[in-house]
Amino acid sequence: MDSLLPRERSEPAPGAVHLPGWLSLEQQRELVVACRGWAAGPVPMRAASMPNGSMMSVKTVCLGWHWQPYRYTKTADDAGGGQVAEFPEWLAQLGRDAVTAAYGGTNSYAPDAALVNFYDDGAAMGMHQDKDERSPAPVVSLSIGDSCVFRFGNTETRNKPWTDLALESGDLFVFGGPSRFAYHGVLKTQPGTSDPALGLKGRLNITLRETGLTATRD
Ligand SMILES: O=C(O)CCC(=O)C(=O)O
Ligand SMILES: [Fe+2]
Repeated sequence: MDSLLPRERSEPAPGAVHLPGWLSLEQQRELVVACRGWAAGPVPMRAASMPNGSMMSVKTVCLGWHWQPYRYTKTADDAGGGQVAEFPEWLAQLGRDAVTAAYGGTNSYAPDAALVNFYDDGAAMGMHQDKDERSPAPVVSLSIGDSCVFRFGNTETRNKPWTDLALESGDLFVFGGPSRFAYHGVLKTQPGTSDPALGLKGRLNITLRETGLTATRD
């Protein structure tokens, strides 16, 4: 949604940077098309099952490494067993550009896994840490489509202190350094706020990560 006042860059915690409207509309449209392709296979987009048997309300497809609560594998053992799609170099470059936009300077960020999350009306994600990676490299988060209320907390507990912020279409959020393992979650999306020009109903979020894992030979 277009705000009356420009939304400003903010740093809700040390190492956590929100850059509103970082992606152009054209980049967002291209990412929607790419996500449609990834959602179609070779591994289907699916709601992951939690260890307690409940299903996430968010649907996910992965690139580079397949994630399921709480591990990474090269094959989608809980989603048909197929080989996870390749992580494209252009997406790694977008990740490096994002890290530069957040922290300045140059970087050698080399993300090798992406989680493509789709939120339909009513989907949400509870407070959690992204901690299945064996690398301290930042997480890059790109949001497209419906706005959401994103909660960014602290590294100690899933409770306060936290900051609630709106992630809107095109927004970049990077969390690294002292905030890399901070709890965070999506309280709710705001259905119907997606720009019709995107051709997307709902919300997409793409997180890029360095797993720090090495693939074993088949
Ligand atoms: O959808 C978001 O903004 C956050 C997604 C997330 O935290 C995750 O995939 O681990
Ligand atoms: Fe996360």
